[in-house]
Amino acid sequence: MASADYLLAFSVSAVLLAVVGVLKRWKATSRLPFPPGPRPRFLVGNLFDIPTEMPWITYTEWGKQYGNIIHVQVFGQHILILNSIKAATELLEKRATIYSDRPSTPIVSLTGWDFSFSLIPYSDKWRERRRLFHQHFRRDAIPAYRPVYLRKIQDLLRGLLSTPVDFATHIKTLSAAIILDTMYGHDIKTIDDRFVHLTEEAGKRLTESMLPGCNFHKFAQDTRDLVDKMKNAPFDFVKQNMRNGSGRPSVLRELLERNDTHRSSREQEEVMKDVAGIAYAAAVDTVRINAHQPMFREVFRWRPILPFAIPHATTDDDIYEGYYIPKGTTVLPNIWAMAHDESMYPNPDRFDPERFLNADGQLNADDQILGFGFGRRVCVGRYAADATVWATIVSVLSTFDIAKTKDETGKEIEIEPVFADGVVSHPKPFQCSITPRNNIIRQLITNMTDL
Ligand code: HEM
Repeated sequence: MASADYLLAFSVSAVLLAVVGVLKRWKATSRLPFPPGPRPRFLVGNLFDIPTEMPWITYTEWGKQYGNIIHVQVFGQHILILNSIKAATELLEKRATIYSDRPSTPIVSLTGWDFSFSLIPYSDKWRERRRLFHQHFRRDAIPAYRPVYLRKIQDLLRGLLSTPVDFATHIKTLSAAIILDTMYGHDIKTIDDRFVHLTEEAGKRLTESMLPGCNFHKFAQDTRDLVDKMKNAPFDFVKQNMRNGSGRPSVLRELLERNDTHRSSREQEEVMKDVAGIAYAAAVDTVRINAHQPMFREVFRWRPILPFAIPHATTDDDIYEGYYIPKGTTVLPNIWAMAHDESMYPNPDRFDPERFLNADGQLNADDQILGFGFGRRVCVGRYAADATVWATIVSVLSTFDIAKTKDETGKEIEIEPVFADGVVSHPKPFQCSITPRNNIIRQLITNMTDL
């Protein structure tokens, strides 16, 4: 009986404390303003203020008027834009416990893309997949993949030598080839590969599904089927190889062989399938870079591939610099604005690797690659990306001369650095001349045998 009384007293005080806590927070937060931003309209909020093209540039401009943290609303959904490294660090890193969620987008689960832990909520499901992924892509795991990187870079050099005009395809093939080999032991020589097609198509559909359109249910179902195929086809390929005693070593093979968890192996296999699938989906569509040289830092700074990283979301109410940030707010780190901050990077649109050098020619201390995002959701493939690009740039620049092409009159054709709009910002097609530096190099590449 006594213990029942204690239990009752304990429960009542716990409830009271919770109510007082909520009231206190309500009182504290309800008096506080949202961060500054354009004035919302009735019901639609700032819907018509948000540009459909390259919004990061508009938000950078807004920063001059409203400051480094900007608040907008669309149909009651709060959106916070972070234009400074300081705000991104304070919130996404120092307060990571409440800033590591992703905005909930029903379309992601309807199309089957919720297998990808880059898009799912901050949860045990995310934690488990991220941990497993990290084990195989952490900094000290990368040297083991170097032979694959080098073999694939040799393919790139051969491609550049035989059909230099197709350089964009060769580079795209390189990133797909590296991840398919690392993850599944699948060796591709051209981009014309069934696994690559599946990923590209599934990715395209995810983007299309964000646009309004008719017959949505069929579209979502078809995309779901495609995403399933994208995950299953290379997975089944590895299992089949294992059964036949054939195939090459790969991360997935290692995971399957080491399937030593206490859970049923089917459930565990699903996790592995998701983890392998995300690496593959993330890598097929991005071009990657590294941090140890001024040129790498500048490429990343000058045109960030994901100008908003991947949006974060809050899991609790918060107060920052006297402003109220409600639970469930979508948070956009505006990497573009941070990387184009004139006080840090004078003349920010100019491509100038030397801005990362001190007067004595040594690298300066500005080594944070903003392009990989922030906090607990920071890109988990960054070391792999880093290593690949380093090896690629060094290999290409030491063997080829790259220059502008010339017209019939011999005049150089200028290259306009135009980037496609979208979640991933790719350069639009352009021409350039790529020729081996001399005949010895030409012969070396022609006669190169696989490592
Ligand atoms: C230059 C190449 C790359 C860039 C610029 C890049 C950038 C990013 C960014 C900005 C994010 C979001 C970070 C955030 O939410 O704050 C991210 C997440 C992620 N990236 Fe990368 N990435 C690259 C290459 C790769 C590669 C090669 C892989 C796989 C091998 C990969 C796997 C992932 C995954 C799985 C996530 C989700 C992390 C999570 O939500 O916990 N990325 N990446």
